[in-house]
Amino acid sequence: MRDYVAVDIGASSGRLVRGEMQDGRLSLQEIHRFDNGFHEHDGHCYWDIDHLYREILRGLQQARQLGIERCTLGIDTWAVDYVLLDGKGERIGEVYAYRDSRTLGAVPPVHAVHPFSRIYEKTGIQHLTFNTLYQLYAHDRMELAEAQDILLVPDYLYYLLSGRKMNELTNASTTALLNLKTRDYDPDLLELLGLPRSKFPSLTEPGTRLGAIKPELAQAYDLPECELIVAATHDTASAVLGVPASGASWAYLSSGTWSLIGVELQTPLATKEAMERNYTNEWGAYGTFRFLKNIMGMWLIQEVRKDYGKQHSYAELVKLAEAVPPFRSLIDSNDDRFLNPANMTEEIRRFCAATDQLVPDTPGEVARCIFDSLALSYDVYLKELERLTGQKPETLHIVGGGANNALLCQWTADVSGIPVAAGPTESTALGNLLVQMISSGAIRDIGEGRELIRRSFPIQTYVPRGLNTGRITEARRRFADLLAR
Ligand SMILES: Nc1ncnc2c1ncn2[C@@H]1O[C@H](COP(=O)(O)OP(=O)(O)OP(=O)(O)O)[C@@H](O)[C@H]1O
Ligand SMILES: C[C@H](O)[C@H](O)[C@@H](O)C(=O)CO
Ligand SMILES: [Mg+2]
Repeated sequence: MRDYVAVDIGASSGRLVRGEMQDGRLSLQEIHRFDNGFHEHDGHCYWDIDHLYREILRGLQQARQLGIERCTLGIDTWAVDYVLLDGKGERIGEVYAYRDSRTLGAVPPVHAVHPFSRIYEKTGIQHLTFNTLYQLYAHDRMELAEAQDILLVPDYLYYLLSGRKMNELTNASTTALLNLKTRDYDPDLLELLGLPRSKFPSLTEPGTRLGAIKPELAQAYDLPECELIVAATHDTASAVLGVPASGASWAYLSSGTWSLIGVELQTPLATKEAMERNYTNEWGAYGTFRFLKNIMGMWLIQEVRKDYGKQHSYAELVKLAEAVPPFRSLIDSNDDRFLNPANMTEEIRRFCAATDQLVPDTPGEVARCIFDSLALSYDVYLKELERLTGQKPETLHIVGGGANNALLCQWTADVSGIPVAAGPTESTALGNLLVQMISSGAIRDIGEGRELIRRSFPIQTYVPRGLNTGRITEARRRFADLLAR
């Protein structure tokens, strides 16, 4: 029996998951789960990358204790953030978190040299103020000059385990530095940053076999014999691979800290309208493109939950929201004010007051405002996706932790009129495992992998209920006014 282990680290939590084939089905076993999150000090936001590395080692030790002697291993994390290595292969400084405000000052000077329209024509990547392009522009020049290598976060974690440097391409595309035509780093953008191409390791395809964990590490920590396989190391790329879709006309919503809503394309769609509506062409595995839009998703409720001292579970917040009449208060969840406010609950209240709406008071009212606004956002962007791509999705696959939010899944079906297929929650880890299984020859391709997920995991379907469309139409109108303000 072969064992496959996925390390999936999102912005809010990380997990090691074992995948095993049993009677023609794929079973998942959570080996280890740990918290993630950035911390603020000296006026900046940083990830605790040493904590994440320790947790991976701890999870692998637990895998060994579970009897896993030999396995393949893949790693995926959130996007855009990076690590600098000096000439001795040691990390330089801390790892900035993308919600750090340092990049706000970088956008105007970058666009003074390369207007966003030119950057988009080159890269097809949406404008996010925290794209690696802007982060590197804002980075201390001395540190950049001292760096011999620039690795993205999951590349660095592979490096710590194996000693090998690589730059996995699905995640590299989120830097907004890769040229769609040459499929390599764009020389004009590197010149703007004053960085030679040599500072970035070679672009590497998901499925590449990277070799074993360093023997001294495996021995020191009593780890299983792992063969490292390069996953689709951008967590959203893995999440999309793990979507249990069949047929041609489907859309996905990777619903976690972010809501990433989009479709899988075989060629990029970097048109003027796609740029104006800020859609991205992140590179997928196996030559695909993830044409999607970032929506500030469960980050909103995560922060509200923290504002209330985490006294409510997410399930309890959903229950409280269910008791509140819908559509009383709405927000534009993609408003920059929600990127990293000191207090999300207060920021939501201020937004509602400033837009002459009922100000949500209780945790249930705030949660309802968030979920109603997200459902309306999904509806708006699903209709935009159809217009931009000419494809009308017959099903919206909601994967990730948000698939557990029955209220929002049903509401999304009701508002958009598109059936929702919710699950698996751990689609990211599953997509990570599928790449390992394809690379190991256990399955032929991603089509077979998605079919395997379909028959191995429950999918909850939410059908549009044809509710009082007058109320939904009125809410849509109010929401459109908010987006246009
Ligand atoms: N039982 C539940 N009921 C309602 N919502 C839930 C439930 N469980 C999880 N969630 C939602 O899922 C979110 C976490 O999703 P997920 O686990 O996919 O994120 P992550 O992988 O930790 O982070 P990232 O999105 O950065 O990958 C939570 O913020 C919460 O809103
Ligand atoms: C910052 C990125 O847009 C973000 O990480 C998103 O792409 C993602 O990966 C969500 O998990
Ligand atoms: Mg995740």
